[in-house]
Amino acid sequence: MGIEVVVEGLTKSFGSQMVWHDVSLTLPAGRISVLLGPSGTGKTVFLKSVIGLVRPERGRVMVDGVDMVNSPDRDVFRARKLFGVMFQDGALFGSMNLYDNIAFPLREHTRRSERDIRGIVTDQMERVGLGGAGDKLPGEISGGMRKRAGLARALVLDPQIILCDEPDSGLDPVRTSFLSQLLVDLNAQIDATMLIVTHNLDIASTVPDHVGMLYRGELVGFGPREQLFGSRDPAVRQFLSGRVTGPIGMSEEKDAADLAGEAAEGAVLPPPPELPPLLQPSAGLPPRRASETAADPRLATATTATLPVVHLPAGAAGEPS
Ligand SMILES: Nc1ncnc2c1ncn2[C@@H]1O[C@H](COP(=O)(O)OP(=O)(O)OP(=O)(O)O)[C@@H](O)[C@H]1O
Repeated sequence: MGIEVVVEGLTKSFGSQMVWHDVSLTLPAGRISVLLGPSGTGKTVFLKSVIGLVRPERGRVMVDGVDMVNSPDRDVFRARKLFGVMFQDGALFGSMNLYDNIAFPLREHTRRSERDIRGIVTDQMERVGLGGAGDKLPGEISGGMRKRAGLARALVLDPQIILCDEPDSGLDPVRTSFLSQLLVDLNAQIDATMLIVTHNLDIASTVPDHVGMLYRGELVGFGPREQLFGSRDPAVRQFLSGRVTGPIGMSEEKDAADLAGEAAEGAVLPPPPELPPLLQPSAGLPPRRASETAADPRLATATTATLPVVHLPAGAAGEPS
């Protein structure tokens, strides 16, 4: 079973630029969570903070008893071995073939024999559909293959927590669907706690148990996916519908004059998006333990964070008051 990650009061700035402040959430053990948010809202910085690659100035991230923000480096390094991270571009070494890239963490962090390593690397490459591609260099393969190689590398140390930074970026819709299925299957097989950072609404609506959104330097909410998809917060609605009307602008939030102009033109909130059923593991795999425990009301209470922000303009058409 994966490990719970508890984030409390996290605040991060770069110089005078505040990225986000007072972010608190719990990634429930063994469940899949998604973090959404417009570009530049600090999703990647959040992910790096969870693993201790970026140090926020306030708050803590508790993983297996270690505070990833405030503990000494040696404790953070030890706890980091519980993680597997799939970076946005795969983060592969360009001069190493895929096999050596994927074997790298095993050679670096374990004393396993080359024979053992071969078994593990071959298994993980097959799991992500890269069987037989071990001799290829990263520069010789597609972006999708690089991502899958990055995922295979993230898996070789048997992580209990898997972080994926925009696993879909640059993928076509079919490959994105395959990737979604792969992530759900992985969760069913190894029960790791997973956090996926993405803009992709297909992934956000079909893969996770929990969803949150960063916006305007804050966590707008984090809880079971039905909560965020049913939110009446205009920024959440706009983001989930992909429309230009609403508080989110091209590079930052729109100012009051722009919003007043939209209101004068009769702009209304889009309706809440339809929530498709959750993706199930492929045939032959065990059910996800997360979906079994989701039916347990005690767990639902324990892991449900609040979705507090509702700024619905008065009189918005189609909205119950
Ligand atoms: N090392 C750094 N030094 C200074 N500023 C940084 C650093 N890393 C990130 N930032 C800034 O922090 C903000 C958030 O960046 P981040 O990459 O986390 O956003 P994001 O939500 O992941 O964006 P996208 O969806 O476009 O990938 C940006 O304004 C970025 O320029």
